[in-house]
Amino acid sequence: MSNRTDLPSNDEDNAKNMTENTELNQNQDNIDTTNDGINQAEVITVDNDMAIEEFFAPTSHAGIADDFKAGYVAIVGRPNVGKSTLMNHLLGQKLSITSRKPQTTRHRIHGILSNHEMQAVFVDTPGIHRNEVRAINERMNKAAVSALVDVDLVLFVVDSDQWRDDDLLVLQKLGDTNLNVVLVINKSDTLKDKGSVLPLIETFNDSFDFADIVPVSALKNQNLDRLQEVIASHLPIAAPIYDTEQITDRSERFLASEIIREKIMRSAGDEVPYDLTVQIDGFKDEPAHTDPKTGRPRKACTFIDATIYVERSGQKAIVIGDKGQRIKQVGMDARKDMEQLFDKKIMLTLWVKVKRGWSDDERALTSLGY
Ligand SMILES: Nc1nc2c(ncn2[C@@H]2O[C@H](COP(=O)(O)OP(=O)(O)OP(=O)(O)O)[C@@H](O)[C@H]2O)c(=O)[nH]1
Repeated sequence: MSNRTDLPSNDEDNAKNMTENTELNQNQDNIDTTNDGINQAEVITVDNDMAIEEFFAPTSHAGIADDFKAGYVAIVGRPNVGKSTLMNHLLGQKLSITSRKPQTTRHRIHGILSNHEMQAVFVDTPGIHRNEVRAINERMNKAAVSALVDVDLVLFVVDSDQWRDDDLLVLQKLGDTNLNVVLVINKSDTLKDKGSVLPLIETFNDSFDFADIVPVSALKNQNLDRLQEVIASHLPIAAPIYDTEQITDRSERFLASEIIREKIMRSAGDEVPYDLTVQIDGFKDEPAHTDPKTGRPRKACTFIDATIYVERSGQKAIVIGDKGQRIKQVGMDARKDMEQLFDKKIMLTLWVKVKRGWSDDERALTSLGY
């Protein structure tokens, strides 16, 4: 396997760009010893016995308390109040992308939080936007509203320091429903004077009958335990909806694309528009094997090929960066996050392409999975 380090090409339509795979060969001397000394037939017999035992086990939810709570929780609020950060920190994992730019969340993401007393399945909604001019915004709005159907609880998130009329606009939409709504006052770490949050509580309480009010700092993990208790108290008694070990129903492909997008948004800051998308072209798991050429053992690895679509060649240059530095860093950072989240070795190849007007084009949006 050779290291590919193609430098950016100036030919937009044939734009294949940077790759980041500098670490693939580093650990290949490690020999996979998982089955050493174990007789293969023994392994198969033990596997069979376990499968038979499992089949005849009384229920799949053995050990779950009778008063276990489970339900769907929507996280809503205007852009940039910290909805994704809140879900990520509640889960202790990175599932939803965050950046300092508003409107970074484009998809609904199910994150699953399970503990001994409850399972909360989170629906992370994009902000509800006033401006529906572009097709993509319209779809985001639809996703935000549809996320509210059939949920058991809504977490209405506001920024403790920067609340304004837009927040009340979101609240109005909730007023049309019979949902239980908890007011989550986020970013409380930014308040110099904690008392300054009182007028906020008063204003919001006047406009809505909240089930509970919980100030938190999602970023600093403050008061999130209390929030978990409040969530549990408002969920119905029910068996877990998903396996309690699972943290998301989103595919690894989707998570991979979100991670790459986050790294670009973080690195390029205001220089790239939020309507940049990442398509996963290839996602292939290769099991541990012996290299036929060298005879050396190779660890299991997942090969991910992704294309970053931008609208203009100027944006492409920004994403690639000077001498390809930015895209290289994006690739390295994204790979590290993926290896941590998926718990396996990743080989990531990134391409940057210009696709003009894609965010206005319904067909293109559909083909990209919106
Ligand atoms: N100081 C502070 N910053 C926070 C906190 N929670 C989130 N942030 C920051 O606020 C910014 C926006 O957070 P996101 O989680 O992306 O916000 P969002 O509501 O999901 O945004 P959209 O995807 O645009 O709807 C990021 O820079 C976060 O780091 C917090 O508790 N304290």
